[in-house]
Amino acid sequence: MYVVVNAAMSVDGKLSSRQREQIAISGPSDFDRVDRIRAAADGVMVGVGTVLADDPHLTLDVEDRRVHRLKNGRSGNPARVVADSRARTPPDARILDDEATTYVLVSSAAPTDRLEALGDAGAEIITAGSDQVDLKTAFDTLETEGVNRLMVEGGGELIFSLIELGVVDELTVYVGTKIIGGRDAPTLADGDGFVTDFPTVALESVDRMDDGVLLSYTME
Ligand SMILES: NC(=O)C1=CN([C@@H]2O[C@H](COP(=O)(O)OP(=O)(O)OC[C@H]3O[C@@H](n4cnc5c(N)ncnc54)[C@H](OP(=O)(O)O)[C@@H]3O)[C@@H](O)[C@H]2O)C=CC1
Ligand SMILES: Nc1nc(O)c(N)c(N[C@@H]2O[C@H](COP(=O)(O)O)[C@@H](O)[C@H]2O)n1
Repeated sequence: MYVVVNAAMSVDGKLSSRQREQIAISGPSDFDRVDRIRAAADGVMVGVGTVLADDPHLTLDVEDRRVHRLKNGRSGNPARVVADSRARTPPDARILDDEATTYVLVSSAAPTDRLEALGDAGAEIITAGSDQVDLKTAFDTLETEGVNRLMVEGGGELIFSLIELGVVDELTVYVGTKIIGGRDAPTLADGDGFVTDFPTVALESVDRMDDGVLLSYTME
């Protein structure tokens, strides 16, 4: 699977504030660029932390892009994917509406009643791992479902795990103009952090966009 991570961060590297509510870091050009990356993907993924904090929809904003996909024999919207070991995604979450297929990746620790509620809400459940979701195994299953190009939007816990696993191919980061601060605010890569063997990236391009800057990297 080809994995593209995209996120927007403040000047000081935060994805949101310590209150973890959604903050507009991107401007209109960057949101349009995000929509283009979504349109090229088979799936758009977030962690359950982002679902609980933002209740994102993860569909395309621009109708022409949906039409173009349909003309090419694809679904109008890419599939939505959530890493959610214990099935905490609320059954009335926006990602579970009928505008796209939604895969909820869970572990075998997920309670049966929550799995049933998610199934009733239309989720496709993929079980991988005993405690936390085993992302590599889950990605293999997603590939059998036709998800070969995956865009990951965050948050910091999920992005760290994917970098740690070595499955990220591209990383694009929009750096906006806000300074958010806060030791408990989410950053681009949270998790336990690296202490040796720091992963590195190759800088591919730097572009001014809106009032900020877009940094495009490939993982080394
Ligand atoms: N500025 C931006 O571009 C973006 C900002 N955000 C912001 O980020 C914040 C949310 O980020 P964050 O709290 O880090 O949450 P994440 O969205 O990264 O979700 C993390 C959760 O995913 C679940 N998960 C399941 N399997 C794994 C795994 N193998 N590795 C890691 N996580 C796994 C875990 O919950 P469990 O153990 O229950 O499975 C974990 O707590 C919000 O404030 C949101 O607004 C989010 C996206 C983009
Ligand atoms: N690219 C980007 N820029 C920002 O400024 C943001 N706040 C975010 N947040 C993420 O965007 C997604 C929202 O999706 P919908 O518009 O509801 O489809 C979600 O992943 C947010 O966390 N992204």
